[in-house]
Amino acid sequence: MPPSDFKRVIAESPYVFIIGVAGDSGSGKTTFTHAIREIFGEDLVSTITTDDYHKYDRQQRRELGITPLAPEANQLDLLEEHLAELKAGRAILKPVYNHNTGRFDPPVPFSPTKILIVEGLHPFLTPRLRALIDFKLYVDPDPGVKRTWKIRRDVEQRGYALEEVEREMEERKPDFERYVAPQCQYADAVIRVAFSKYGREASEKHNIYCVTITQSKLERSIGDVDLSIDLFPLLSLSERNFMVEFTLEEILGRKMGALTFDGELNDAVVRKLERNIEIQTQVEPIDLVEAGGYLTAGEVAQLILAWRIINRRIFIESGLKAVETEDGAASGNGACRSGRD
Ligand SMILES: Nc1ncnc2c1ncn2[C@@H]1O[C@H](COP(=O)(O)OP(=O)(O)O)[C@@H](O)[C@H]1O
Ligand SMILES: O=C(COP(=O)(O)O)[C@H](O)[C@H](O)COP(=O)(O)O
Repeated sequence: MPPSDFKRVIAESPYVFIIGVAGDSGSGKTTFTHAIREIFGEDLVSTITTDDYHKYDRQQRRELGITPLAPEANQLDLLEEHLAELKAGRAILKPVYNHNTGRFDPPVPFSPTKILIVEGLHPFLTPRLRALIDFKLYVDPDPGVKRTWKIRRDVEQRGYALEEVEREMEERKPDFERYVAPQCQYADAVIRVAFSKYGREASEKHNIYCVTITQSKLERSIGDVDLSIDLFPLLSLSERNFMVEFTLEEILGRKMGALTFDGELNDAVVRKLERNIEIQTQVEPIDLVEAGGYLTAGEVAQLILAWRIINRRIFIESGLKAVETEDGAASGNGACRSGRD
Protein backbone atom coordinates (compact mmCIF):
# COMPACT_ATOMS: atom_id res chain seq x y z
CA MET A 1 0.00 0.00 0.00
CA PRO A 2 1.56 3.32 -0.99
CA PRO A 3 1.74 5.60 2.04
CA SER A 4 -0.56 8.26 0.63
CA ASP A 5 -3.40 5.72 0.44
CA PHE A 6 -3.61 5.40 4.20
CA LYS A 7 -6.49 7.82 4.82
CA ARG A 8 -8.52 6.61 1.83
CA VAL A 9 -7.99 2.97 2.79
CA ILE A 10 -9.14 3.65 6.33
CA ALA A 11 -12.14 5.63 5.10
CA GLU A 12 -13.17 2.87 2.67
CA SER A 13 -12.46 -0.07 4.97
CA PRO A 14 -15.35 -1.29 7.11
CA TYR A 15 -12.91 -1.84 9.97
CA VAL A 16 -13.41 0.32 13.05
CA PHE A 17 -10.02 0.65 14.72
CA ILE A 18 -10.29 1.15 18.47
CA ILE A 19 -7.58 2.87 20.49
CA GLY A 20 -7.88 2.49 24.26
CA VAL A 21 -6.34 5.01 26.66
CA ALA A 22 -6.35 3.98 30.32
CA GLY A 23 -5.08 5.73 33.43
CA ASP A 24 -6.02 7.42 36.66
CA SER A 25 -8.03 10.61 36.92
CA GLY A 26 -5.91 13.64 36.02
CA SER A 27 -3.19 11.60 34.35
CA GLY A 28 -3.46 13.20 30.89
CA LYS A 29 -5.81 10.83 29.03
CA THR A 30 -8.05 13.55 27.65
CA THR A 31 -5.13 15.80 26.75
CA PHE A 32 -3.42 12.97 24.87
CA THR A 33 -6.66 11.99 23.15
CA HIS A 34 -7.14 15.55 21.85
CA ALA A 35 -3.61 15.54 20.46
CA ILE A 36 -4.21 12.27 18.62
CA ARG A 37 -7.47 13.63 17.19
CA GLU A 38 -5.60 16.65 15.91
CA ILE A 39 -2.88 14.53 14.33
CA PHE A 40 -5.30 12.12 12.60
CA GLY A 41 -8.00 14.66 11.77
CA GLU A 42 -11.32 15.23 13.50
CA ASP A 43 -13.29 13.67 10.63
CA LEU A 44 -11.61 10.30 11.13
CA VAL A 45 -11.53 10.12 14.92
CA SER A 46 -14.18 10.22 17.63
CA THR A 47 -13.89 9.67 21.37
CA ILE A 48 -15.84 7.97 24.10
CA THR A 49 -15.05 8.40 27.76
CA THR A 50 -15.81 5.49 30.06
CA ASP A 51 -16.91 8.07 32.69
CA ASP A 52 -20.23 8.01 30.82
CA TYR A 53 -20.63 4.41 31.95
CA HIS A 54 -20.59 5.18 35.70
CA LYS A 55 -23.44 3.32 37.36
CA TYR A 56 -24.09 5.93 40.07
CA ASP A 57 -24.10 9.70 40.12
CA ARG A 58 -21.90 11.68 42.53
CA GLN A 59 -24.52 11.84 45.29
CA GLN A 60 -25.28 8.10 45.07
CA ARG A 61 -21.57 7.26 45.22
CA ARG A 62 -21.26 9.34 48.38
CA GLU A 63 -24.23 7.58 49.97
CA LEU A 64 -22.89 4.16 49.02
CA GLY A 65 -19.32 5.00 50.08
CA ILE A 66 -17.97 3.82 46.74
CA THR A 67 -15.41 5.44 44.43
CA PRO A 68 -15.84 5.65 40.62
CA LEU A 69 -12.74 3.44 40.36
CA ALA A 70 -14.52 0.37 41.73
CA PRO A 71 -15.61 -1.81 38.81
CA GLU A 72 -19.03 -2.33 40.41
CA ALA A 73 -19.60 1.44 40.23
CA ASN A 74 -19.55 1.18 36.43
CA GLN A 75 -21.67 -0.45 33.75
CA LEU A 76 -18.81 -2.35 32.15
CA ASP A 77 -21.18 -4.87 30.55
CA LEU A 78 -22.99 -2.02 28.77
CA LEU A 79 -19.63 -0.56 27.72
CA GLU A 80 -18.66 -3.96 26.27
CA GLU A 81 -21.94 -4.17 24.35
CA HIS A 82 -21.61 -0.63 23.04
CA LEU A 83 -18.00 -1.10 21.90
CA ALA A 84 -18.98 -4.31 20.11
CA GLU A 85 -21.80 -2.44 18.35
CA LEU A 86 -19.54 0.43 17.36
CA LYS A 87 -16.88 -1.97 16.11
CA ALA A 88 -19.54 -3.57 13.93
CA GLY A 89 -20.24 -0.09 12.51
CA ARG A 90 -23.57 0.40 14.28
CA ALA A 91 -24.69 3.50 16.19
CA ILE A 92 -25.48 3.41 19.91
CA LEU A 93 -27.44 5.49 22.38
CA LYS A 94 -24.64 6.57 24.72
CA PRO A 95 -25.16 7.56 28.34
CA VAL A 96 -23.67 10.93 29.36
CA TYR A 97 -22.06 11.69 32.73
CA ASN A 98 -21.82 15.41 33.39
CA HIS A 99 -18.75 16.37 35.43
CA ASN A 100 -20.16 19.84 36.10
CA THR A 101 -23.30 18.60 37.81
CA GLY A 102 -22.12 15.15 38.93
CA ARG A 103 -25.31 13.72 37.38
CA PHE A 104 -26.35 12.01 34.16
CA ASP A 105 -27.62 14.01 31.18
CA PRO A 106 -30.03 12.35 28.72
CA PRO A 107 -28.32 9.73 26.49
CA VAL A 108 -27.21 10.83 23.02
CA PRO A 109 -26.98 8.96 19.69
CA PHE A 110 -23.35 8.18 18.86
CA SER A 111 -22.07 6.81 15.53
CA PRO A 112 -18.66 5.23 15.07
CA THR A 113 -15.87 6.82 13.02
CA LYS A 114 -13.13 4.67 11.48
CA ILE A 115 -10.85 5.44 14.39
CA LEU A 116 -12.50 5.38 17.80
CA ILE A 117 -10.74 6.31 21.02
CA VAL A 118 -12.09 4.93 24.27
CA GLU A 119 -10.49 6.61 27.26
CA GLY A 120 -11.07 6.27 30.97
CA LEU A 121 -10.41 4.42 34.19
CA HIS A 122 -11.23 0.87 33.06
CA PRO A 123 -11.00 0.31 29.30
CA PHE A 124 -8.81 -2.83 29.66
CA LEU A 125 -10.46 -4.33 32.73
CA THR A 126 -12.33 -7.23 31.13
CA PRO A 127 -11.11 -9.76 28.54
CA ARG A 128 -13.93 -8.70 26.17
CA LEU A 129 -12.94 -5.04 26.33
CA ARG A 130 -9.31 -5.97 25.71
CA ALA A 131 -10.25 -8.09 22.71
CA LEU A 132 -12.23 -5.22 21.18
CA ILE A 133 -9.41 -2.69 21.49
CA ASP A 134 -6.73 -2.73 18.77
CA PHE A 135 -4.13 -0.50 20.41
CA LYS A 136 -3.85 -0.05 24.15
CA LEU A 137 -2.10 2.88 25.77
CA TYR A 138 -1.65 3.37 29.51
CA VAL A 139 -0.76 6.85 30.79
CA ASP A 140 1.27 6.85 33.97
CA PRO A 141 2.54 10.19 35.27
CA ASP A 142 4.70 10.23 38.42
CA PRO A 143 2.60 10.78 41.56
CA GLY A 144 3.88 14.38 41.94
CA VAL A 145 3.01 15.28 38.34
CA LYS A 146 -0.40 13.63 38.59
CA ARG A 147 -1.14 15.46 41.81
CA THR A 148 -0.27 18.85 40.25
CA TRP A 149 -2.31 18.15 37.11
CA LYS A 150 -5.32 16.75 38.95
CA ILE A 151 -5.50 19.58 41.50
CA ARG A 152 -5.14 22.27 38.84
CA ARG A 153 -7.83 20.77 36.62
CA ASP A 154 -10.33 19.87 39.35
CA VAL A 155 -10.03 23.26 41.08
CA GLU A 156 -9.92 25.45 37.96
CA GLN A 157 -12.24 23.54 35.64
CA ARG A 158 -14.46 21.32 37.78
CA GLY A 159 -15.09 23.75 40.63
CA TYR A 160 -13.76 21.62 43.51
CA ALA A 161 -12.07 23.09 46.61
CA LEU A 162 -8.41 22.14 47.05
CA GLU A 163 -9.10 20.23 50.30
CA GLU A 164 -11.86 18.25 48.59
CA VAL A 165 -9.53 17.15 45.78
CA GLU A 166 -6.78 16.22 48.24
CA ARG A 167 -9.16 14.23 50.43
CA GLU A 168 -10.64 12.40 47.46
CA MET A 169 -7.21 11.57 46.07
CA GLU A 170 -6.33 9.88 49.38
CA GLU A 171 -9.63 7.99 49.46
CA ARG A 172 -9.16 6.75 45.92
CA LYS A 173 -5.62 5.42 46.27
CA PRO A 174 -6.50 1.82 47.29
CA ASP A 175 -8.98 1.42 44.42
CA PHE A 176 -6.48 2.95 42.01
CA GLU A 177 -3.87 0.36 43.03
CA ARG A 178 -6.40 -2.48 42.94
CA TYR A 179 -8.30 -1.78 39.72
CA VAL A 180 -6.69 0.88 37.53
CA ALA A 181 -2.90 0.41 37.82
CA PRO A 182 -2.90 -3.35 36.98
CA GLN A 183 -4.29 -2.55 33.51
CA CYS A 184 -0.79 -1.37 32.64
CA GLN A 185 0.15 -5.03 32.03
CA TYR A 186 -2.13 -5.19 28.96
CA ALA A 187 -0.82 -2.02 27.30
CA ASP A 188 0.99 -1.99 23.96
CA ALA A 189 2.59 1.25 25.08
CA VAL A 190 2.91 3.10 28.37
CA ILE A 191 3.64 6.83 28.66
CA ARG A 192 5.41 7.83 31.84
CA VAL A 193 5.77 11.51 32.69
CA ALA A 194 8.12 13.01 35.30
CA PHE A 195 9.12 16.57 36.08
CA SER A 196 11.90 17.69 33.76
CA LYS A 197 15.50 16.98 34.72
CA TYR A 198 16.06 20.63 33.75
CA GLY A 199 14.01 21.70 36.78
CA ARG A 200 10.45 21.61 37.98
CA GLU A 201 9.99 25.19 36.78
CA ALA A 202 10.57 24.03 33.19
CA SER A 203 7.60 21.69 33.67
CA GLU A 204 5.29 24.04 35.50
CA LYS A 205 6.02 27.17 33.47
CA HIS A 206 6.92 25.83 30.03
CA ASN A 207 5.21 22.41 29.88
CA ILE A 208 8.56 20.64 29.50
CA TYR A 209 8.45 17.20 31.08
CA CYS A 210 10.63 14.12 30.96
CA VAL A 211 8.52 11.67 28.97
CA THR A 212 9.19 7.96 28.51
CA ILE A 213 7.37 5.78 26.00
CA THR A 214 7.66 2.14 26.93
CA GLN A 215 6.59 -0.18 24.13
CA SER A 216 6.25 -3.87 23.62
CA LYS A 217 8.68 -5.10 21.00
CA LEU A 218 7.47 -4.85 17.41
CA GLU A 219 7.40 -8.32 15.93
CA ARG A 220 6.96 -6.95 12.47
CA SER A 221 7.74 -3.51 11.18
CA ILE A 222 5.78 -2.06 8.28
CA GLY A 223 8.15 -0.77 5.65
CA ASP A 224 5.91 2.12 4.57
CA VAL A 225 5.85 3.71 7.96
CA ASP A 226 9.19 5.32 8.44
CA LEU A 227 10.30 6.68 11.81
CA SER A 228 13.08 9.08 10.92
CA ILE A 229 14.74 11.42 13.30
CA ASP A 230 17.39 13.60 11.75
CA LEU A 231 20.70 13.64 13.59
CA PHE A 232 22.13 16.65 11.74
CA PRO A 233 19.85 19.31 13.25
CA LEU A 234 19.94 17.40 16.52
CA LEU A 235 23.69 17.87 16.67
CA SER A 236 24.09 21.26 15.00
CA LEU A 237 20.98 23.43 15.27
CA SER A 238 19.67 22.99 18.76
CA GLU A 239 20.17 25.83 21.15
CA ARG A 240 18.13 24.40 23.96
CA ASN A 241 18.60 21.52 26.36
CA PHE A 242 17.34 18.14 25.32
CA MET A 243 17.98 14.53 26.15
CA VAL A 244 17.18 11.29 24.33
CA GLU A 245 17.75 7.90 25.92
CA PHE A 246 16.86 4.33 25.04
CA THR A 247 16.93 1.48 27.53
CA LEU A 248 15.52 -2.03 27.66
CA GLU A 249 13.25 -2.83 30.57
CA GLU A 250 11.50 -5.91 31.78
CA ILE A 251 8.02 -5.03 33.03
CA LEU A 252 5.93 -7.83 34.55
CA GLY A 253 7.96 -10.37 32.59
CA ARG A 254 7.59 -8.50 29.29
CA LYS A 255 10.61 -7.13 27.45
CA MET A 256 9.91 -3.46 26.65
CA GLY A 257 11.91 -0.74 24.93
CA ALA A 258 11.90 2.54 26.86
CA LEU A 259 12.50 5.73 24.87
CA THR A 260 12.91 8.84 27.00
CA PHE A 261 12.85 12.47 25.89
CA ASP A 262 13.36 15.53 28.00
CA GLY A 263 13.69 19.20 27.15
CA GLU A 264 12.92 20.69 23.76
CA LEU A 265 13.88 19.44 20.32
CA ASN A 266 14.36 21.66 17.30
CA ASP A 267 11.49 21.06 14.88
CA ALA A 268 13.93 20.12 12.11
CA VAL A 269 14.87 17.01 14.12
CA VAL A 270 11.41 15.55 13.85
CA ARG A 271 10.42 17.19 10.54
CA LYS A 272 10.78 13.91 8.61
CA LEU A 273 8.63 12.12 11.13
CA GLU A 274 5.98 14.88 10.91
CA ARG A 275 6.06 14.75 7.10
CA ASN A 276 5.79 10.98 7.14
CA ILE A 277 2.72 11.14 9.37
CA GLU A 278 1.24 13.86 7.11
CA ILE A 279 1.68 11.61 4.08
CA GLN A 280 0.16 8.68 5.92
CA THR A 281 -2.84 10.52 7.32
CA GLN A 282 -3.19 13.22 4.64
CA VAL A 283 -3.76 15.61 7.50
CA GLU A 284 -1.55 18.58 6.96
CA PRO A 285 0.20 20.47 8.08
CA ILE A 286 0.92 18.54 11.27
CA ASP A 287 1.95 21.77 12.84
CA LEU A 288 2.76 21.03 16.39
CA VAL A 289 5.32 23.78 16.09
CA GLU A 290 6.13 26.64 13.76
CA ALA A 291 9.17 26.37 11.51
CA GLY A 292 12.33 27.05 13.45
CA GLY A 293 10.55 26.43 16.72
CA TYR A 294 10.89 23.75 19.33
CA LEU A 295 8.81 20.72 20.30
CA THR A 296 8.51 19.67 23.91
CA ALA A 297 9.32 16.10 24.86
CA GLY A 298 5.58 15.46 25.29
CA GLU A 299 4.82 16.59 21.73
CA VAL A 300 7.58 14.37 20.35
CA ALA A 301 6.07 11.46 22.32
CA GLN A 302 2.66 12.17 20.75
CA LEU A 303 4.17 12.03 17.26
CA ILE A 304 5.96 8.77 17.97
CA LEU A 305 2.78 7.19 19.31
CA ALA A 306 0.84 8.40 16.28
CA TRP A 307 3.47 6.65 14.17
CA ARG A 308 3.07 3.46 16.23
CA ILE A 309 -0.73 3.60 15.85
CA ILE A 310 -0.44 4.00 12.07
CA ASN A 311 1.91 1.03 12.03
CA ARG A 312 -0.65 -1.08 13.92
CA ARG A 313 -3.53 0.01 11.67
CA ILE A 314 -1.58 -0.85 8.52
CA PHE A 315 -0.68 -4.23 10.03
CA ILE A 316 -4.37 -4.97 10.60
CA GLU A 317 -5.21 -3.83 7.05
CA SER A 318 -2.64 -6.22 5.61
CA GLY A 319 -4.28 -9.03 7.65
CA LEU A 320 -7.74 -8.08 6.37
CA LYS A 321 -6.43 -8.03 2.80
CA ALA A 322 -4.92 -11.50 3.23
CA VAL A 323 -8.23 -12.89 4.51
CA GLU A 324 -10.08 -11.15 1.69
CA THR A 325 -7.78 -12.73 -0.88
CA GLU A 326 -8.10 -16.20 0.70
CA ASP A 327 -11.89 -16.11 1.12
CA GLY A 328 -12.75 -13.94 -1.85
CA ALA A 329 -14.73 -11.82 0.59
CA ALA A 330 -14.05 -9.13 3.15
CA SER A 331 -13.55 -10.46 6.68
CA GLY A 332 -16.06 -7.95 8.06
CA ASN A 333 -15.93 -5.67 10.99
CA GLY A 334 -16.66 -7.84 13.94
CA ALA A 335 -13.35 -9.69 13.60
CA CYS A 336 -11.22 -8.83 16.60
CA ARG A 337 -7.63 -9.69 16.02
CA SER A 338 -5.76 -11.05 18.95
CA GLY A 339 -2.29 -11.06 17.34
CA ARG A 340 0.09 -8.28 18.23
CA ASP A 341 2.12 -6.38 15.68
N1 LIG B 1 0.98 16.21 28.42
C1 LIG B 1 0.64 17.18 29.30
N2 LIG B 1 1.42 18.26 29.43
C2 LIG B 1 1.09 19.22 30.32
N3 LIG B 1 -0.01 19.21 31.11
C3 LIG B 1 -0.83 18.15 30.99
C4 LIG B 1 -0.56 17.08 30.08
N4 LIG B 1 -1.53 16.16 30.21
C5 LIG B 1 -2.37 16.64 31.15
N5 LIG B 1 -1.97 17.84 31.61
C6 LIG B 1 -2.64 18.65 32.65
O1 LIG B 1 -3.36 17.79 33.50
C7 LIG B 1 -4.74 18.11 33.53
C8 LIG B 1 -5.54 16.83 33.58
O2 LIG B 1 -5.36 16.16 32.35
P1 LIG B 1 -6.53 15.38 31.65
O3 LIG B 1 -6.07 15.10 30.26
O4 LIG B 1 -7.83 16.10 31.80
O5 LIG B 1 -6.54 14.04 32.52
P2 LIG B 1 -7.53 12.80 32.50
O6 LIG B 1 -8.34 12.87 31.24
O7 LIG B 1 -6.64 11.62 32.55
O8 LIG B 1 -8.37 12.92 33.74
C9 LIG B 1 -4.98 18.95 32.28
O9 LIG B 1 -6.03 19.88 32.50
C10 LIG B 1 -3.64 19.63 32.07
O10 LIG B 1 -3.56 20.81 32.88
O1 LIG C 1 -12.20 9.52 38.26
C1 LIG C 1 -12.86 10.17 37.51
C2 LIG C 1 -12.61 10.02 36.06
O2 LIG C 1 -12.66 11.25 35.41
P1 LIG C 1 -11.35 11.91 34.77
O3 LIG C 1 -10.43 10.83 34.34
O4 LIG C 1 -11.90 12.72 33.65
O5 LIG C 1 -10.81 12.74 35.88
C3 LIG C 1 -13.93 11.07 38.01
O6 LIG C 1 -13.69 11.39 39.35
C4 LIG C 1 -15.25 10.35 37.86
O7 LIG C 1 -15.57 10.27 36.51
C5 LIG C 1 -16.37 11.07 38.60
O8 LIG C 1 -16.43 12.38 38.13
P2 LIG C 1 -16.64 13.55 39.17
O9 LIG C 1 -15.48 13.48 40.12
O10 LIG C 1 -16.67 14.80 38.31
O11 LIG C 1 -17.97 13.29 39.86
